[in-house]
Amino acid sequence: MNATIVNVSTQILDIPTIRPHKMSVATMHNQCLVLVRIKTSDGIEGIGEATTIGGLNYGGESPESIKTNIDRYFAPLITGQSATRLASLRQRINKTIKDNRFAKCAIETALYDAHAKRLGVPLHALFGGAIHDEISVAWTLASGDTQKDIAEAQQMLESRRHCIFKLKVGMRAPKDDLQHIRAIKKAVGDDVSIRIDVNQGWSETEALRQLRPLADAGVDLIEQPIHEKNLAGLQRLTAQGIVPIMADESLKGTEDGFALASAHCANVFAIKIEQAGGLQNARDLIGIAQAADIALYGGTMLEGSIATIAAAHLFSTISKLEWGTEMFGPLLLKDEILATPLDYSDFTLKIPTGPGLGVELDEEKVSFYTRP
Ligand SMILES: O=C(O)C[C@H]1C=CC(=O)O1
Ligand SMILES: [Mn+2]
Repeated sequence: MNATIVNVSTQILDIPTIRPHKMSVATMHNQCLVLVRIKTSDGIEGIGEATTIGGLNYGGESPESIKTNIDRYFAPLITGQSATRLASLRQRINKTIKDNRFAKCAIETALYDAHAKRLGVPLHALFGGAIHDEISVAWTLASGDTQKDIAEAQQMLESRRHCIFKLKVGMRAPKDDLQHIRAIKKAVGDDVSIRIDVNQGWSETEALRQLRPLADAGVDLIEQPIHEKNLAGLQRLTAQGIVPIMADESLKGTEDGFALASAHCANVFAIKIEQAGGLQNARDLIGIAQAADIALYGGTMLEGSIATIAAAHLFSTISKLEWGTEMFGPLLLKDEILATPLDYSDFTLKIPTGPGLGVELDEEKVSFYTRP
């Protein structure tokens, strides 16, 4: 088994969303998927994917920078190298390329997909094998309109697709956000978990003032209420013990994870494979959380089917994801690029059983959405 990498190629797909997705950082009308294909000398093709949120609104990488940097820097660096030595490829990339976590994630996903296909096993086998055949999936209500969000939640509950909802807040005045949250909670009832994501939209003082009213409104979890760099502030909010605090944007890799865990700046970590810099880094971050008794949540960068299922494979190997996942990205898109869509049913996403990621691209759809 000594296959080498013979080709790395990228393409950007622009796919409209089913409705505007309104967050404090951006309103999305479409999502750009950067697809990465890695071909190896034994005739295998591995697929990876990177997304960002609203171009450069969320972080330092854009779909265009990811494509350019993969074409110009990653591809020549790994072409000709052994495709089976994943750890050594990772070391080679990290030695030469700083940052670029989203691009690294897409490349690593394609390499894992190819290697698992080569071994004839599902990707999760490379992380010790699935413990769970399905993972729970929350939905984000972010239409920007309370009544529309309520109708959407009710439809999700009736169709048994989602029974956990994350509300995007932080763009309206805090008192208006509270009204919005209360109305949704009242409509869906006590058995439905409501969490909020502020995407750093509040100052620490605003966040402090919101904790008690949010607890009274029935909010179960507050995600990234304040600036990602204000770790001491996150620590103070967590120490209040009023509503659990989840870190998202603050968690950009294992060093951040260690800093947050050692000072207990959060009760929960949102694990995102892209933000972590790839599947292996995300696994390392999970280990840090577990050692520090910090609970886990499977987060998304509003990814398409490829990155979503890659993350799901990893999450299926984790004994306890106390807060479930939000691997709903493909459902926010108007169209499907897989030959067979991912299986979302009974409030869960099923983990595929075929080799590699266990999914197949619909190449006609991929060509249709590829940016010229
Ligand atoms: O968590 C984020 O900040 C980004 C993303 C995840 C779900 C969603 O609606 O937005
Ligand atoms: Mn978030």
